[in-house]
Amino acid sequence: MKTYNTDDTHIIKLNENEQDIALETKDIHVWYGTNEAIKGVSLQFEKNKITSLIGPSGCGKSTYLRSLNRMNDQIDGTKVTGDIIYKNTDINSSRVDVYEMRKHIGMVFQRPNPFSKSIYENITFALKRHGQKDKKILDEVVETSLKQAALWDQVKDNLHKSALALSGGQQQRLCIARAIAMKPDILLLDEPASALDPISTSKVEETLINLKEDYTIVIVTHNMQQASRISDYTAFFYMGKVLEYDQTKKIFTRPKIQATEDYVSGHFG
Ligand SMILES: Nc1ncnc2c1ncn2[C@@H]1O[C@H](COP(=O)(O)OP(=O)(O)OP(=O)(O)O)[C@@H](O)[C@H]1O
Repeated sequence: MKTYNTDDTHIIKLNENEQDIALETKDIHVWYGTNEAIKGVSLQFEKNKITSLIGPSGCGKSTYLRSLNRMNDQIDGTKVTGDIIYKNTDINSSRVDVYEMRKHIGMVFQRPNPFSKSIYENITFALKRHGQKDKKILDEVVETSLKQAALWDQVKDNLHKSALALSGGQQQRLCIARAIAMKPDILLLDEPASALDPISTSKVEETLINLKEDYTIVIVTHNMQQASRISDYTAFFYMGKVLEYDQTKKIFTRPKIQATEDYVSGHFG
């Protein structure tokens, strides 16, 4: 297979105005034991925008995404270096309260993973663990989160039924509702629609487009149409590096790097 020069990069700096940047990584490296999976990634994520992370299998997209809210901490033998700046704080520092930080930077995984509990309890679980006991507030959060995830109309009469009785697409939107119940600033999604049928996929996509009014979204996707439909910015990963980062329409119509062009036009990956 053809290989590409990973020193050849085109990475835009988004904005001089720091107010518009929700999250920034500076020279992130991730090792699994001796395997360096991420080799110095520096990116900025703009507030209230959707950024897609694309690239061939094994290039490090999920590893990088997981580093953004310290999910790699849970994997033995993993080391992450570099800065992850959120609200002027390096959240990659050992001094950061990771549990608290994840209230602000939430994650939705590839396979819908609702708890084996009711719809209502799925959404209120984390809030209760953080000490919220007021039923009126909990009820309000359930309604708002389900509305934002475009699920309220379908489940409002069955809130105390098991979440596991929902369809796959509904379960994934419940997982999005569960993540936004904590009112994070940033939502990280790792291929949230890859296990879903096309109708559920388009509902999840619509949900994400609506959510960007309130949230900054970073999404890993293998689906090129999805990246071009929903995202404002796209980062092309290759062998642990970002080779190109630009507005999505430029990545898909006028990429500057040959590897990006070959990947988005389906020549490899
Ligand atoms: N938990 C882990 N332990 C050890 N190595 C891992 C782990 N997760 C990923 N890796 C390795 O890190 C590298 C990047 O994997 P990663 O899953 O981040 O890539 P990806 O681009 O998300 O791939 P895919 O598109 O197939 O999901 C690969 O070499 C992979 O084998």
